[in-house]
Amino acid sequence: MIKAGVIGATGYAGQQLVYLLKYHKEVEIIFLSSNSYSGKKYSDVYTNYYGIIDNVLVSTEEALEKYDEIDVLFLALPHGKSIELVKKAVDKGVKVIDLGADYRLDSKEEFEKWYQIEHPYESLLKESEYALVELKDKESIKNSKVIANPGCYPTATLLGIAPLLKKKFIDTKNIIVDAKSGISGAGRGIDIYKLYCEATENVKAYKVASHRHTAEIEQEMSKLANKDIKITFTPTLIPMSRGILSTIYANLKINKTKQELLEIYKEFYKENKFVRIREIDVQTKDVKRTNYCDITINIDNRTNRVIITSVIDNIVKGAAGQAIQNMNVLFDLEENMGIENISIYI
Ligand SMILES: NC(=O)C1=CN([C@@H]2O[C@H](COP(=O)(O)OP(=O)(O)OC[C@H]3O[C@@H](n4cnc5c(N)ncnc54)[C@H](OP(=O)(O)O)[C@@H]3O)[C@@H](O)[C@H]2O)C=CC1
Ligand SMILES: CC(=O)N[C@@H](CCC(=O)OP(=O)(O)O)C(=O)O
Repeated sequence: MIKAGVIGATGYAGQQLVYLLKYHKEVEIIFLSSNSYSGKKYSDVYTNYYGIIDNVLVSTEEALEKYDEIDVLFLALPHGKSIELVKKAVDKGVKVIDLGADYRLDSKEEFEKWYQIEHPYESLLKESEYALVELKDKESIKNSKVIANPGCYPTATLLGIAPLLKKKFIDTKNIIVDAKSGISGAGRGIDIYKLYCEATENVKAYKVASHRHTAEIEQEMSKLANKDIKITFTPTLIPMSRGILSTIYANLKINKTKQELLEIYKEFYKENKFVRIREIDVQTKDVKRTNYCDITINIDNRTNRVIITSVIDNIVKGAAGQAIQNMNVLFDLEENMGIENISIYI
């Protein structure tokens, strides 16, 4: 059994992770950590787990004392809060899967510019593996000490555009990403804009031309295309709890039909069960609470522009499900173990 600890177990990403770990047949939960609720039972915070997950929450300090008892540490904390905890775990030889952004960017300068937080561990930042399983070499995930779980918007977007970048089918100078997210993407913390009266019947574009995921998306797109890429990225908050739909626009450099591109995508992802290339309009309903990413492509023949739409559940494929997928790869388990469920339509 893999012995796992979770720091940040009480957030939205954390609670989804705890759920998946609880039902994973190769995992034993050693500790769940929260500072606000330490000393309370997990089922006091999330009452749905009454009689099922009654572990007493430990503080971050107490969790540190338990690093010797675990094989893998998951962190699901706000930006900047994992930097030190990850370093301490690595120093003790514990494998780390960080759901946050602290080890996703390759460069200290880029991290500090986009996050306005100092990062003292430049070499660990460089060593960490940006682990979008479908696009990475599984051996390097297995060998890495720190797995940086990709962000939610980047996951949907990179899976959506990767085949076109790899095959050099598009002009990389004017890629536009327009992505919509449910409100759980912003976490469980209290903010006025998340209140029901503020968020319902409202659609809001935010951090236009300045969202921190721009750096993450550009970094990984540039690696896929083997050249420097800059994008226009607009995230939008929509009044639903879960789900992301990313729409990606680019100019085609080649002549292909929609059907031909769909076949190329199917071939590209043929080994990857969680990416489904669809011939219908994709919708978040089909991937809700699942680890699937559904993608479709259309071509606007008047402009020769390709339009890709990609949907995920932000908390599962965009966070906790993908973290389990990474754990499965890390420990040489079946990649789909514990995350094979499908959505229920209503
Ligand atoms: N929500 C989503 O869709 C996604 C989230 N993520 C990432 O997962 C991470 C968590 O996000 P999310 O679950 O949404 O956030 P939440 O705000 O819902 O949860 C944050 C968690 O961090 C803990 N926490 C807060 N401040 C501190 C601190 N100073 N020290 C230690 N623990 C702290 C909280 O615990 P407590 O208050 O109980 O101590 C809570 O468990 C983030 O990095 C986010 O980027 C990634 C992809 C998608
Ligand atoms: C709707 C919403 O607020 N979304 C978050 C992204 C959530 C996420 O998963 O990103 P990280 O893992 O990088 O934090 C945001 O825009 O910051």
